[in-house]
Formats: sequence, C-alpha cells, structure tokens
Amino acid sequence: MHKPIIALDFPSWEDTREFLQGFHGEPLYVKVGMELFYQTGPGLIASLKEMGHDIFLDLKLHDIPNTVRQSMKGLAALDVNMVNVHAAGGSEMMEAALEGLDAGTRAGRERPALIAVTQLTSTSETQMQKEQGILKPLRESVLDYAALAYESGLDGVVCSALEARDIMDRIGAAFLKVTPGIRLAGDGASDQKRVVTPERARELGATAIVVGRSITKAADPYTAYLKVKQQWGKE
Ligand SMILES: O=c1ccn([C@@H]2O[C@H](COP(=O)(O)O)[C@@H](O)[C@H]2O)c(=O)[nH]1
Repeated sequence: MHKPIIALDFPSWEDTREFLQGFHGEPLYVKVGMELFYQTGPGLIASLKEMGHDIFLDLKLHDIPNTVRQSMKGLAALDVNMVNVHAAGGSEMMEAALEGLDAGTRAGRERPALIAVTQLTSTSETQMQKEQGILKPLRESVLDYAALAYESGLDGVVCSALEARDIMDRIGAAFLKVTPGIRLAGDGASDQKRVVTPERARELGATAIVVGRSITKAADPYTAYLKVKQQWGKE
C-alpha cells in the first residue's frame, strides 16, 4: 500500500506498455484512470495484474445508489486493490457502492478497498465556494466529506496531503488518506491547485501518494520514480 502509486494517464495500452518497460520488471502500484480505462477496457487490468502490479482503479463513480451498486459489483470482479467514488454522491450512494463490492467480490478474494474523493486536488477554495456553493473553508469541506465516508463504512478518502493530518486527528490513523497533487520540487503544478512534494506528504501523514506527470513526463521516468520513492521514504 505504501509504495508511490503511479498514475498511468496514457491514451493507449501500447503507450502504457512502453512506459512500464522502463521499470525493469519492478512490481509497482499503478493507478488506472478514466483516460486509459475508457480507451482500453477491462482487458488492460488483467494484463497489468499478469505483470505483477497492484492496481487502484480510479473511475470516481458518482451516480444514483442503484447504478453505483451494480457498477461496483462489476468492478469487483476485476479483482483490483482499490476503487473509488465521489463522496458528494452521498451516504446512501457510498453504502450502495460497498454493498455492490461485497456482492461482486469472489469467494476467497479480498474486497478492493473503497475510498471517496473529497474535494479534487484541482479545486481551490475560491473555486469551490463560487462554483459548488459550499461556503465553508475547503479544509472543512474535505473533513466533512471524510467523516461522511467513514460513517458510510468506507476505508478512506482521496484528498490533498494538506488535509491528511486533520483527517487523521478526526478519524484515526487506519482510515486511508490517498493523496494526489504530488510534485517533485521544480515541477509545474499545471491544473493541480493543492500541491505538495512526496517528502512533505509523508510529514503531513498521507497514507499513499499518487504521482502522475512528475514521473510520466520526466525525461527519465524510472529515475524520477526512484527520486519520488526515496523522498516518500516508504516501500
Ligand atoms: O483529487 C484528485 C483525484 C484524482 N486525481 C488523479 O491523480 C492523478 C494525478 O496526476 P498528476 O499528473 O500527478 O497531476 C490523475 O490521474 C488524476 O486523475 C487527482 O489528481 N486529484
């Protein structure tokens, strides 16, 4: 769980395979998001598993409870390590997601961890207040969504590492804080608004970091990965 999760944001399986070839067969924790999954379909998951990688399937489900329940049942059959929903879908939807996952997990297999996106790391406080009509501070919104996810029985949340300490204090250390918005020092934030380095994420109490462009767009992705791993300091 603790190794850095690499976001495989690529347009095709060919690009993904070429990227992974640079990692010399090292077993990784990878994240498959909408870009790759929608281009390749579920077959990609089997290929990544055959290569020995752990998988966070980041499809961020957000729909009515029945649809999410049935979709999660299908996703459970893919036998990935972690999946997610948007906490904004509400407690009934999150509970339905959990029911679907439980129902779809094959006998003898472990249910994928289920986490909820609180506020996307590409969202700033001003944007949240103006566009979502949530008038409290962003930190409070993240904490409230984290508490809702916890009360709904989920295993953790997606948040910025900037909020990890507060969530730990309110909910406890076992609740997962999976944190994207990670950049190596000197790399541009791009569309991310709440950004920290791997080292700072560890100091702030993140359970896991998700790193995309600081690795995938680096001149030497494997060296960038080793740098992230060393700064993150957890295997
Ligand atoms: O709040 C969120 C939730 C998910 N993500 C995903 O993480 C990666 C981050 O990529 P970078 O290139 O390191 O910015 C990407 O796949 C997002 O979909 C997120 O950034 N923030």
